[in-house]
Amino acid sequence: MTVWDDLRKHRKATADRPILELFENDNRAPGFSVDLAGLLFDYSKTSIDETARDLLVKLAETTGVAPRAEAMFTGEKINETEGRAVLHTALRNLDGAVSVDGRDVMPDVRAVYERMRSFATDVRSGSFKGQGGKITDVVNIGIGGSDLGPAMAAIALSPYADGPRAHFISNVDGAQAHDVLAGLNPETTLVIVASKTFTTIETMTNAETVRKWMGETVRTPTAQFAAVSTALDKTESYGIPATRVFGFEDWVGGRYSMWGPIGLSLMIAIGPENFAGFLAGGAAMDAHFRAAPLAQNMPVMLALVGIWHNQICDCATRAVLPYEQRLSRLPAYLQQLEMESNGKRVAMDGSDLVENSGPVVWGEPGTNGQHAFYQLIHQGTRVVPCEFMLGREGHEPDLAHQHRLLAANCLAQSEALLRGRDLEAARALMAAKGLKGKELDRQARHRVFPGNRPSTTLLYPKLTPFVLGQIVALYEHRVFVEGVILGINSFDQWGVELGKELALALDPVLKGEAAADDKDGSTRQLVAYLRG
Ligand SMILES: O=P(O)(O)OC[C@H]1O[C@H](O)[C@H](O)[C@@H](O)[C@@H]1O
Repeated sequence: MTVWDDLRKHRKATADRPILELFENDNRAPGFSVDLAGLLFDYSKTSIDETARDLLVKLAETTGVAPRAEAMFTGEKINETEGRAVLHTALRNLDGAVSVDGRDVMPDVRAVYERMRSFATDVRSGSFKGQGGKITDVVNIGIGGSDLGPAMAAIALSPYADGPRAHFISNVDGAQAHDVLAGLNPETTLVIVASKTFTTIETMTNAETVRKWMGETVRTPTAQFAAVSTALDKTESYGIPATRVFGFEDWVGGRYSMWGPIGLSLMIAIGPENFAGFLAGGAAMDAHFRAAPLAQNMPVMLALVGIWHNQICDCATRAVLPYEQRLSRLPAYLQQLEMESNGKRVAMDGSDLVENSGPVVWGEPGTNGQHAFYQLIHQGTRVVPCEFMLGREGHEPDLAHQHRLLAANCLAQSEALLRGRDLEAARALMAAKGLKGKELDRQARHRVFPGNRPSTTLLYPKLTPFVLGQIVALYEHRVFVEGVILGINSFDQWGVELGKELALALDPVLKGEAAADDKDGSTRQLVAYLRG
């Protein structure tokens, strides 16, 4: 019997036990929570009991989560399909020491960080100018990992944004470039071309569009361009001088890269001090992840709850529900982090994955989602494990009553999912409204909530740069732990390649320069329609 078998056996034996019953033990809530430097992760509203937790922890032990994490932190090449180390953690631990291939990587990391700081300071103070004077706006052109992190964080940390306004262009759909540029003055705009490879077609196409737009007004557009990349030869041939190029190494994965130069637009918007706070939050989570025993380790327990729901309870999806409007882009950020990392059917060693791959991740901020898709979460036939997030305090003290209402809604949702409402209560409700007989029976059934639906809640003091750093690093390590347990390499993304190749081949077809003869009937029909 493997630990997986034991977990399934235990699940089967306890599947009918209501989660609510577990609360007969007074210590249930604190006992099934992880408390860490102001963060509280409560997973007590799940069906995980002590036996399940012991088995899950055993699973993390037997799959070697802790030694694998050490291998990551110490620069071993754990991204085996690309032969690379995985060291985004080095970007936020600037006093640390770590070597790759026998070379200390930290002097370069610190040097680039110092250059970022000084450039960000110059842009913010006005000593770096555009043709029309002080920079008022920064446009980050990038996609995927070169967009989602800073774009998500720029919204999350907007109360700290006292520098030039940050804008993001990612989509190859020219509508986005058009709409973003429409509000900007080219003479006071700084453009950051952010691409790890500096070959991504969307980014290079948008960079050309923006360069052309700027060139209509500004004498030397590239004088207002900076670049962030691992491909320094390509940034040079693009015409961006080395003083405004911020490099990083291939051991920083795209979706793990916001801590370094990819975060430049964020650093300019919120200032180097606040950016340092963000890094410190990430580093604090790293230190906890490295040192805490598995059962008291927040990323490990978040991952084990994920494994329990997805692989053991067969819930193919999870909803991330931040009760924090400024985390509106967090679900999109986590979609890339989680689904590009753990959406794989082949294990690290080339064999077929034995378990299901990572879940479908989605979500929206509360309370908006409540008025849209929570219906399905409460009464649909499928169970969707929910991950709530909420701060104790907002940034608007004069609107504290609204924050209280927000918090009440967040807690009410997890309570409703847990408790539900049975037929008897629904009938009493209908009877109080004066319904009788068959009509009462019929109406009451629609008002039953099955309850017993699992959720977790992550509470934090306030969405500061430090706390955002903690949260992002928490989720990064969660993805890592789930990947190790499933035997996946969480750091490659071969699954995005085929579509890119086919798009390149289809561009001339749509232009009418190549035939669609080798395409399937559907694609030929779509091409014919688009060609008009
Ligand atoms: O930063 P870039 O090299 O431009 O890559 C941007 C993005 O595109 C790729 O297709 C990958 O799916 C992402 O992981 C990556 O973040």
